Amino acid sequence: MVVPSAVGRDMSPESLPLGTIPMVDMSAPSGRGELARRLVRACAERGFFKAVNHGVPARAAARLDAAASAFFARPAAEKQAAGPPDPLGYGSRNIGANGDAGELEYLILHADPAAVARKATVIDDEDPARFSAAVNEYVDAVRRLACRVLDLLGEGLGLRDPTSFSRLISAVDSDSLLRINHYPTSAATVEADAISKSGCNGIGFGEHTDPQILSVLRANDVDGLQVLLPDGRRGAGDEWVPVPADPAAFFINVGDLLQALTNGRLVSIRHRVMASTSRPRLSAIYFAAPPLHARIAALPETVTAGAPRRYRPFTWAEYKKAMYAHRLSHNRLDLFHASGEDDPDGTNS
Ligand SMILES: C=C1C[C@]23C[C@@]1(O)CC[C@H]2[C@@]12CC[C@H](O)[C@@](C)(C(=O)O1)[C@H]2[C@@H]3C(=O)O
Ligand SMILES: O=C(O)CCC(=O)C(=O)O
Ligand SMILES: [Fe+2]
Repeated sequence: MVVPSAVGRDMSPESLPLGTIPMVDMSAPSGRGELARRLVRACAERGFFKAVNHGVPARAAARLDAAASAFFARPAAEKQAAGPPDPLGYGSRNIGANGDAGELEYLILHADPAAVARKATVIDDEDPARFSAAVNEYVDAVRRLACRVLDLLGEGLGLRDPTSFSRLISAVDSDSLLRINHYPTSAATVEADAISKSGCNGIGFGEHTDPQILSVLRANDVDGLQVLLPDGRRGAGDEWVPVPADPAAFFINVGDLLQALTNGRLVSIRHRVMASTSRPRLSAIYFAAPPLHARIAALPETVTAGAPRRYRPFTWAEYKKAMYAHRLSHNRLDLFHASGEDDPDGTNS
């Protein structure tokens, strides 16, 4: 059952009302320490929050939207030139390589400016530099926001080095991505029989957790995003809660790696997108990731007698291999459970 939408007012330090989505004012009206505590509570109890007064210029978002909309408005054959998603590039309906499908088309770009420039030549053949500039400006701004959130989380968690998380995503060889999703109106794009053949059944983007460290999402004014509350894992009492659209805000969620780095203290939340029947939804998600060789292990401060190590150490490359081998809805972190017998890639490595 879907419960009524609920986005809380800026959180009081005392409570997070059940079923609500925390809202955090990033301008820190109550001071940095209080902001850090609020972020930790939001990411520990929900794994998800709405960030307002975030400091990302509206102009950067508008430029990205314009560049993305121009691309998605091109004829299908021209868009296919930027695909297939291998896993980067243009894709339509198919998500990943393991049989998942959704009512959307998308672009997945590596966030590195050199990679953006290479892909821009097929995305905007008239003026690739214009496309690259829009993406680079946007990525720069959202990376800064992600680093700020991660540093505050490091402080709020009392880490010896509060920059431990942000250093991973700001490394020059970070593996971060930008994904731009376009959900056309169901009626306008897909014949009824095509919908049933595709198996999408009203799902824009099926339920999943994001594998990386932190995801920073912005969308236009069309609803569709839902989060599984209260704890982001399947089980009795969890409910899909709609997240009302707000193009002026960012929606930020904890990824699997941040859950592993904090030994489960911060939770990677399950979310999905329902297909729109009225207007097209356009969203852009920055997936902040470490370099491929980065070793992901719970930080010592998060491992205690009462909270023993939950996941075995792994590299991001190892995690990615397991992630691409599984379906969208798979609980990938379970494959790396410290006491688990599972062998994520079947090699007993
Ligand atoms: C089915 C899949 C698509 C995905 C790779 C995967 O095998 C499992 C994780 C999926 C996901 C979800 C969050 C992001 O949108 C994404 C880019 C990512 O890093 O993991 C997608 C992957 C994808 O679409 O390639
Ligand atoms: O498009 C959206 O609003 C969210 C999609 C999503 O969760 C993803 O791409 O990982
Ligand atoms: Fe996601």
